[in-house]
Amino acid sequence: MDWTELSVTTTSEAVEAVSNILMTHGATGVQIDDVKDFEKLRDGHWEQEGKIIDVDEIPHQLTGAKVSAYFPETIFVPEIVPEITQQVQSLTKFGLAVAPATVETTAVDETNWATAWKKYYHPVQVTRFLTVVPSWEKYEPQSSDERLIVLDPGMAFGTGTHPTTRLSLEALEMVIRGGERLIDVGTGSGVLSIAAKQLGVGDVRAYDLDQVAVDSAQKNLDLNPVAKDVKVAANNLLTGITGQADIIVANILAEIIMPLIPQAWDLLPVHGYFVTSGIIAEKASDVIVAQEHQGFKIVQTLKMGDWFGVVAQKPGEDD
Ligand SMILES: C[S@@+](CC[C@H](N)C(=O)[O-])C[C@H]1O[C@@H](n2cnc3c(N)ncnc32)[C@H](O)[C@@H]1O
Repeated sequence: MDWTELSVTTTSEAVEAVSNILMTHGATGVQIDDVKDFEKLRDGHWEQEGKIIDVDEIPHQLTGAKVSAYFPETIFVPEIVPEITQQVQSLTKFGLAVAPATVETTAVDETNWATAWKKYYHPVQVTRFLTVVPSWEKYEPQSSDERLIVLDPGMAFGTGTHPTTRLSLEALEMVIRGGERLIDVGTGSGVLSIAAKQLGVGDVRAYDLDQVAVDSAQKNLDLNPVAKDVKVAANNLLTGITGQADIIVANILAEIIMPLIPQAWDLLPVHGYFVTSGIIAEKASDVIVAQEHQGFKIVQTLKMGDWFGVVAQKPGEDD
């Protein structure tokens, strides 16, 4: 897959706000090169793969900060550049210095993307309670409520930062009470299964059509002791799967959600939840209508940028 890197050169104080703007436009993740981080490191030392590294040998910003984001080929970046530029510049209205606020784009091939990603992928708080931590970073929760998802996403989808994953995580936080049985369809890196366990789900089964994803998910489950009893296997949607689940979650394209709707209905008990994400704006009403047609009650629709998530529930007799 081809990727586009979009970089905004700005000030250290605007880093978070600029990152948010890039994420809401569908960036898969952001990398931050902030002179302040290097100033902090200069007093100590930086260790990578057992070797002490001289901070000054690492190419970095000499002033301010550069926030770079990677966009998959499904997003036509030239189209969103004017809007991003305008939104970054308007941060001054909130008292943030953003200058020079220059926006540049470059094409990146898959090999470079994988390497760059690993180099710059840092812990990211993805919801109120969940923080994704790359497996090669040391990170301690900042509060007693913060739960960690340790990941090495490799080539599987699911770094935790994509809007469709974040919508799924938000929805899971809404419906999970603790002790449920959950099925994760299209698990990718396993991020949602690990999150579910961290949020108190009892039993989790995870499936993916792609063996690369299954292997990646297993590796990530092994990195998270809380998820050690999650079972992951290759499977096409829920075909041939038996045994009820109180929550079924799927972050897959709308076209693939359609055949999953009747399968999910059959495995959910009354009041069970069907959480779907990965739905582009133009397809949201088709997915909602199909779920209602099946008999589901739509509890909530969630939106981030151009992406939609839907929380549906199998109603009881009295609903
Ligand atoms: C958008 S990724 C979601 C990954 C992860 N669950 C997340 O939320 O970040 C969709 C995943 O669904 C898988 N997938 C696509 N079609 C599928 C199918 N028919 N059955 C099972 N998995 C499928 C893909 O291989 C991919 O890993």
